[in-house]
Amino acid sequence: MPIQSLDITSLAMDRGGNRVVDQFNLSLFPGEYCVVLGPSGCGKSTLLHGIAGLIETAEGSIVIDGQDVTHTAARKRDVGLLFQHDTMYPHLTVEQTLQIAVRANPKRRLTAAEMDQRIQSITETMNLAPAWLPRRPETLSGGQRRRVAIAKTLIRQPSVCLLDEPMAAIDRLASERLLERLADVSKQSDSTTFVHVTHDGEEAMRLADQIVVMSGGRILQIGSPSEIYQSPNSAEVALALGSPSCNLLAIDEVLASCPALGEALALPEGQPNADHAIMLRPEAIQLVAPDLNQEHASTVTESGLWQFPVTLLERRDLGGRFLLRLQPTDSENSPPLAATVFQNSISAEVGTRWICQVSISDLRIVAGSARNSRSHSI
Ligand SMILES: Nc1ncnc2c1ncn2[C@@H]1O[C@H](COP(=O)(O)OP(=O)(O)OP(=O)(O)O)[C@@H](O)[C@H]1O
Repeated sequence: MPIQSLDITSLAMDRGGNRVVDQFNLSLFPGEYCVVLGPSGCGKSTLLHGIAGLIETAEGSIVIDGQDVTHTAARKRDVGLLFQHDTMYPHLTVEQTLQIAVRANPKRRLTAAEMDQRIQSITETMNLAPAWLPRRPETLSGGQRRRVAIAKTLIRQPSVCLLDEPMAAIDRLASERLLERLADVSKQSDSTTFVHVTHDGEEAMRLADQIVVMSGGRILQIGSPSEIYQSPNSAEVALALGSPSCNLLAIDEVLASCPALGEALALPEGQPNADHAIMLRPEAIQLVAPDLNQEHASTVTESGLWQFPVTLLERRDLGGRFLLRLQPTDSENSPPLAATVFQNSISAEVGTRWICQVSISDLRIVAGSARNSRSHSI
């Protein structure tokens, strides 16, 4: 079993006299790509600055490659940090910036030939044009500068590479390319461990081996992208991933229109239903047939499908698929549901009634009230 490259135990960190990271535990092996996902202000940057040694920890320990660095100076930690905002010297060229970054590695001094080879390699990996090397960072576009800043972080070949919102302020196409680059870099590197922070769930799904969902300084859940997406442990985690975001249904409202679902679902034992919700992803809903006689009621079929009638309130063309807003007709007080369906699979007109179906295996009970989550409007 290889030794963990990063092992954080019970970490707590304070800013401005307040605890902003608390009870944080994370263990990563060499080469793992971890994305910390959370809303603005939840403590993501503070966490990275703590790992890098730029802010003192209040409690807990940080171990890198088996060495406790909790109180080690930042320059002596084998860590690279990409700051949220560019921090490149304006008077240096891109090439000089990369050279200084390599020299900052305390592990080993490189010969001139090795240095050139390292710069050439990172230039290719991050797709930096050779013509940029003699230029100063301010003469590059925001997206180009961000790539140079990432190259500067990676070129040291640190044991732990910390990336703070690497896609910030980059247009969609440039960030698509950058995501691909980062995915390639992490696949090629089995010695560098990545911790990447973002509030973008799609970015997390695209890159991560492990996702840490964070809120208010604490970890809500850790797991692979599919674990977090398919089996979130709370409504808050469920809402962190997926676009459009998931539907959260009030259990008692659903059971009032379809009591048979109560037997099919593993309902929370010994706790009020109101403290939980049923999570339903928009792509799990299918429109199966028009409800021509308007007399179809909610049922559970023998093959494990929940079928229920809806009125189509709204339909939006997303290009290749439709986003629908559906009002359950036998639960009129429930908020509308969001569904995504392939464009060629429906011809439904707004205002018509349909029978929907969902596989019961796609329903998840999650902690948290459906009432506190926003209802869907498109
Ligand atoms: N220098 C500081 N002094 C006092 N409080 C601070 C300082 N820096 C950050 N904070 C507070 O610490 C908390 C966590 O901030 P942090 O920057 O780590 O969050 P974040 O998740 O990275 O946010 P964002 O996604 O907006 O960058 C916030 O409440 C913030 O206001």
